[in-house]
Amino acid sequence: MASQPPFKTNFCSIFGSSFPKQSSDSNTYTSTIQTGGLKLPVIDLSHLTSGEEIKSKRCVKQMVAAANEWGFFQIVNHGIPKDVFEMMFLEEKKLFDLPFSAKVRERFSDLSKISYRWGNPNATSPAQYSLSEAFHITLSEISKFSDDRNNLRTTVETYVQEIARVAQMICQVLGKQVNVNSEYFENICELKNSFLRLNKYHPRVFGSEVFGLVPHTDTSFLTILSQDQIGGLELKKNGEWISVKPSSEALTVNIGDMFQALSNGVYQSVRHRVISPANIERMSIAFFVCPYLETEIECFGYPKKYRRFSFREYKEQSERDVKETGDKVGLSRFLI
Ligand SMILES: O=C(O)CCC(=O)C(=O)O
Ligand SMILES: [Fe+2]
Repeated sequence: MASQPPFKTNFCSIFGSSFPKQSSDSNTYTSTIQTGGLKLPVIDLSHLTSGEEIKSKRCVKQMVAAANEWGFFQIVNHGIPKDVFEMMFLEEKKLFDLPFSAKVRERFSDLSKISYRWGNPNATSPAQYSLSEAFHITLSEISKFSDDRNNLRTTVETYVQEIARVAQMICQVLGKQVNVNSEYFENICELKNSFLRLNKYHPRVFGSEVFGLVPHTDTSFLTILSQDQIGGLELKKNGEWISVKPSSEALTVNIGDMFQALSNGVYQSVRHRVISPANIERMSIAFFVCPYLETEIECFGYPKKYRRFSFREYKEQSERDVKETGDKVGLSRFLI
């Protein structure tokens, strides 16, 4: 039984049968540039815990500069064992390999609280359609996976424990530099508020107008991405799309909307997108650090750029905007 969603049929039913022509030119995304001259900062996390003050201070400085200038950076020597990623990618593959009908079944009974998404039912133009599928796993619900998902549960638990430790450390380091006290993230970004998004990208079947994942910013405080070696992630810097080279040693970290608001715009939540791979599948795992729904987000810094809002208000507004326009408006709605 086929595991792949019926992208073509779905796309045609939304936009009619005239989907953009498949182009053989692999360089159709003309705005994309390689990182050649501009290099995404790579931060050696072991310097933070080395006990050597000079190294540690330099590391903090690099991270703050990256969050400010790029909104993105890569981390190496994060201390997470390789097999934690291998196991997680294996479980991810097993999930995506399920028959499509099982993935969309109304009550995905043996995978309660995992939501499955594909394409983009709200797309109003081909450029808003995503040629990918994703599982959202709410971490407060992992204990409820049924017993026949034991492997998935223990793998996710191990993975998030490791990744959350690194995420907390980065949040605290970046928070401290904008006067957010170290308990802030421990108190409001408990593991149960965070979630995982498992992404699978399919080889290009439409023209270059259709993305693997449409340009967006993340709603989280911080996102940590683990990806295979295929590549395709791009971020926007100075009006240009820049590709992020995958590395087996590095995790990619990006600032989300909540951290941009909290830092009063010092850290940037930068738009990013995924280009569909040419003739191969790609998988990634994103871990999103999120607060409680009722947490009020207030800027640290003066004059305040954004009005106070709750995470729930932000999410609901974003969901309404996506439904109405196919795209999230985001933080600009909350500017003072
Ligand atoms: O798969 C990627 O490279 C990026 C995923 C992403 O941006 C997301 O899940 O929000
Ligand atoms: Fe993202």
